[in-house]
Amino acid sequence: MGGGPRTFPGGLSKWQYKRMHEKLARQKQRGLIRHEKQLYLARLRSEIRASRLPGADAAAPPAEGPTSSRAHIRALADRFRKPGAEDLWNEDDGPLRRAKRPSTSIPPGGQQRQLDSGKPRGGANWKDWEDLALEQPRPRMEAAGAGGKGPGLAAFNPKRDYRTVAPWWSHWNWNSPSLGFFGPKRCYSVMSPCTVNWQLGVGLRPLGAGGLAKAGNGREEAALALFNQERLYSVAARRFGRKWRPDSSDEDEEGASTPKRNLRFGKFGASSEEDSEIDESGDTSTIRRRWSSAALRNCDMKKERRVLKSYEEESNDLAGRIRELREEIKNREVLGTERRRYESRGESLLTSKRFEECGISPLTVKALNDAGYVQTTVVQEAALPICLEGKDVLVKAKTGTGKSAAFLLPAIESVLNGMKRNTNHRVSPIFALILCPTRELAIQLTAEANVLSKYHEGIGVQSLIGGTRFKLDQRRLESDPCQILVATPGRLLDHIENKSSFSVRLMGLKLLVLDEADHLLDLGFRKDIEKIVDSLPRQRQTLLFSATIPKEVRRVSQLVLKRDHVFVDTVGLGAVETPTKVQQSCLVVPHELHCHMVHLLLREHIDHEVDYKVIVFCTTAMVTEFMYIMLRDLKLNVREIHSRKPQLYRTRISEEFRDSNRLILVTSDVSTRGVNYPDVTLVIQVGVPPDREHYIHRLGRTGREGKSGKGILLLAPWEEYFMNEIGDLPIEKHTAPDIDQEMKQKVDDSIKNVDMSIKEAAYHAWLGYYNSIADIGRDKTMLADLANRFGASIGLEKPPAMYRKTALKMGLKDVPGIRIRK
Ligand SMILES: Nc1ncnc2c1ncn2[C@@H]1O[C@H](COP(=O)(O)OP(=O)(O)OP(=O)(O)O)[C@@H](O)[C@H]1O
Repeated sequence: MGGGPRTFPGGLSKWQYKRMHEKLARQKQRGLIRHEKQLYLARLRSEIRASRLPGADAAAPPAEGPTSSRAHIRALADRFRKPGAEDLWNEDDGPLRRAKRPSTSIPPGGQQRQLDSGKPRGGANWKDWEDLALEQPRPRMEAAGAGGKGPGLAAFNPKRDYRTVAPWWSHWNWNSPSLGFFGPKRCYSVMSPCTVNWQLGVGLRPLGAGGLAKAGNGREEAALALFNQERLYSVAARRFGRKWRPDSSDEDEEGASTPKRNLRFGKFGASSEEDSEIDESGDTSTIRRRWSSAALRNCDMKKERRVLKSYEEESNDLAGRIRELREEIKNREVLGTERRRYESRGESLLTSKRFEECGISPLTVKALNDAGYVQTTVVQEAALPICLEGKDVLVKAKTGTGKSAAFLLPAIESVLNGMKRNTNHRVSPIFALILCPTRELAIQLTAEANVLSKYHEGIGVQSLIGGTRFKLDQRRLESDPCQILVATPGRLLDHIENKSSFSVRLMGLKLLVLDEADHLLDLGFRKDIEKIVDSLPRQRQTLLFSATIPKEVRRVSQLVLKRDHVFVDTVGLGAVETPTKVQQSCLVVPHELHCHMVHLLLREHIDHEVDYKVIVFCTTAMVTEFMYIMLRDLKLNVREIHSRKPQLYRTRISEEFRDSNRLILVTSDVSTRGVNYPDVTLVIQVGVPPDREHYIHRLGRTGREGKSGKGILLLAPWEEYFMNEIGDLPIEKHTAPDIDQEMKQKVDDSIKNVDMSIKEAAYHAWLGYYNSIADIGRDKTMLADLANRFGASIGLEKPPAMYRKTALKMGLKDVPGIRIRK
């Protein structure tokens, strides 16, 4: 064979073709076992249903006959202990064997049904689990003043109280028999892994080398109970929809018929800066859907029906959760000391460790010193040794704490190693690939990588981002050295799919980095990421970095990480995820006064802060445009960046804002993540952010490098529900300052000066954005009313008409208040 790339049917490369066949074979193999698992679950369900029938407790039969459901469940459970069913369990748990039953406990009130032989079993006792949860130490939540949120659970996930956020079933009687088995207060996203450990008697003690394998006799029962519990949760999740976050992430599971594209509504996006991500893929019909409760979710009528997660995947989740917990405990041990040191220093960014002690090349250390980096930051100190060891790592560290260098340095080292070994290539392979969600971030990381590798002859860093000419990219890649590539997923995929020589270069890849990993593994990007990962060699190191890593992302991260990856968390469970020196506040003001309030806040800030540097985040690109024009008319020193602007313009403004002060940047979510604008003094977020993670990342544009800053969230009264999502963060609610008549008049005049077409576009974009938010989007009449109020607040006398087709897609046809174009 000539050695050149061969193309297989469907335009697949040899490796893709091989992998496709391996995958199909695996799927086939799993078919049988899946069937049995389904049977098992069906039995469990019928058992639960039966238990909830009135008088079921009293009438509970012995149910030991050969055809009884309990016997069947037991038989099926036995089946899972046999060879071939191992994937149901975590393989690290050791061989399965019958364990002695732990001492029995009868659930109070008889509400908790036992699933095996009618005898009470510790492992299946929900109430016990909850009691155990309540007994566990809750290190930081009480201190943070959020102890009122589901006491025992708050410590483990203070962010989520799904029940209180839910708008329509929030008044559900949680103690009603139908939901009794869930207990009155639970934090479902983290309960299972924690409870399994408690149940096993391991609690939060450090695990020994054997981890869960040493956990004791009740392990098997506990695992079975956990499996059952998982099933119960997922049943409930399906029934009650999106608030069951862990289970709602199945939207994107294999085989799900939920396309991530072609959901855009006419000209105006359904979501804020889907814009940003749309551009990255170069596909203007793409929108990104989100996991948050404040996002387009299962309940939204625009979406295609969800396909339920297969039971096999769910059971894999179980194994994943156990692994996660084990890692968490391990990391808590490893990082506990460091974190304590970090906390005692009052969040000072730097540690005493110097870069020359980190085992990186002296030339890189020289470049670091030139850039003023002498000591490592906390995240660098924690992550560098593990990354340099060659392990897969998932890293969580607060915004602005130096994550970029923590992965760029290993990237440079892997290139140096790769170059030593591969001397016979005519065109050097790409040794390190860094993926990030936005163009601005890619440009920034490329610049930083160039600075850090400047003394290494022959190391080339290039970026591949949307908004530039494909052919030019291609030529640049071929002519200039490129061992480190920083790319946004859409454009990278274009190159992988359209240029076989590019795919060949990626075959030498040693290191893959996903910066803002939670976002890249989010639904809008995940398919692209899967395709990209599919075209990369399996023998590689993978690093995932972000300031926010929701539980579901931890699980999804298994897609790209090796099983034995390390989780480095410098934030800590239950700790506040935002920089401590950023003063956060929330103002609730009617929509009609939002523009006036933004103006007032800016004026006040400018008066107090000589070197002010402010970022104003708006919900969509068109609303950003409106806000920018209005503020410019008010003679404020403003700039704008959003996805509707050409890339060259975006880059220029981004650089200008980075290098200046006494400037206000009005922007959309293209600037939410990763971009490092030094010394931002204030971040204002106007309107409800798409989700909690967006809030944290936007806020993280200030208070970087341990500096202080301010963040203000401006909400309309009906948007206050969002406070439930971020209730654990130290946000103070303030009463809005009064706006005097003269100032109000000035703002009104400036609003009048904005072009009508911009206002109309802002109205449509606003409607699209809020329609994508499940909490409001489902009540279309209310949404139309609010949109019209927003329209009036920006000077529209009557709501602009929309295309019938768009209204239809948005579920707004025939909704009172929505005008349709004739
Ligand atoms: N070791 C160091 N010494 C001094 N400054 C550093 C060091 N590491 C990083 N910095 C500086 O800290 C700032 C924030 O770094 P960086 O942008 O990498 O943060 P991040 O954690 O990636 O933030 P985000 O979560 O927003 O992406 C930058 O200005 C960077 O120059």
